[in-house]
Amino acid sequence: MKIGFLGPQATFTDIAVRGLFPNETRIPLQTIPDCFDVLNEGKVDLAVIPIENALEGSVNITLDYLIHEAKKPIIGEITAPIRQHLMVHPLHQDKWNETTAVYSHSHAIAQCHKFLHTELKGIPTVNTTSTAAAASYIKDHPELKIAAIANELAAEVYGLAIAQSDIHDFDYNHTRFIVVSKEEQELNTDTPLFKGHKTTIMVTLPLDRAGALHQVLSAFAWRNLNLSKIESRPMKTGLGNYFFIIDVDMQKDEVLIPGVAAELEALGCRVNILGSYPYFSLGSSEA
Ligand SMILES: O=C(O)C(=O)C[C@]1(C(=O)O)C=C[C@@H](O)C=C1
Repeated sequence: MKIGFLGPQATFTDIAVRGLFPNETRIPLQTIPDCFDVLNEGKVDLAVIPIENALEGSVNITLDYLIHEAKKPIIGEITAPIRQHLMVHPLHQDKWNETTAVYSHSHAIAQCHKFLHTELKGIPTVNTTSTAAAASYIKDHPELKIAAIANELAAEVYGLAIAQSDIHDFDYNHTRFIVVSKEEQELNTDTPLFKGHKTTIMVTLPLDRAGALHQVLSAFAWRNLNLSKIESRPMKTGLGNYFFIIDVDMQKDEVLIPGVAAELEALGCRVNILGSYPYFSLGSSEA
């Protein structure tokens, strides 16, 4: 199986892919939209894409592509611990605090805000397409006194020296990645990484109905359905027009989920089930 992911080698997404699919062919891509594109074009079977970080919240580009551009099912989810380290070219190992710029993915920079504010105050940050892309850039520019925020595997792969470890602001730092598929298929759950099932539903509210969100939530509540997440995103059709993405803590069944969908449709909502899938955990991030 070919699996597209946000590359290059040694991103956190790569670590998530290696964790759940150790024997498959990994295809690194430059951006999240590229991952969706290759999936739509049938060049890969699956794509693994970051969707939410415990410190920074949702990866909006992923949500937007899921809703507006890609109509592919989510068939799995991987949660992985995230440990961020500051790394430099080995030539500058002892002079990391003379760094003139810190390169990384915007989410990684945000996860280390307190560290950057106290230890490298005023030093500019530069956004890269991924943490590993930053590490690769540092490797290619030994003449510059610059640093990257990335993971341990990236330090190893790109031959960098970790100057400061575990610089993320809070110990509990995890990211959720979704597995999106060219076609419906079931992932193997016969692994200790398997933790349970969930269903992701997109709901668009009718525009002119008072209390609509309350009614939507009631449809889940009286059926005793546990929601693990509710998130709103703009529909991009006008100010104030939003849709909701709701994660229900159960596998799609024959009764409860179809019952919710029918009730919401009767209220004038548009309902779209984005996937019903197993979720997996790669462990804990505590250092
Ligand atoms: O840049 C990476 O290494 C990624 O895999 C992307 C990403 C993200 O989009 O949030 C994934 C996990 C971390 O939260 C930081 C960056």
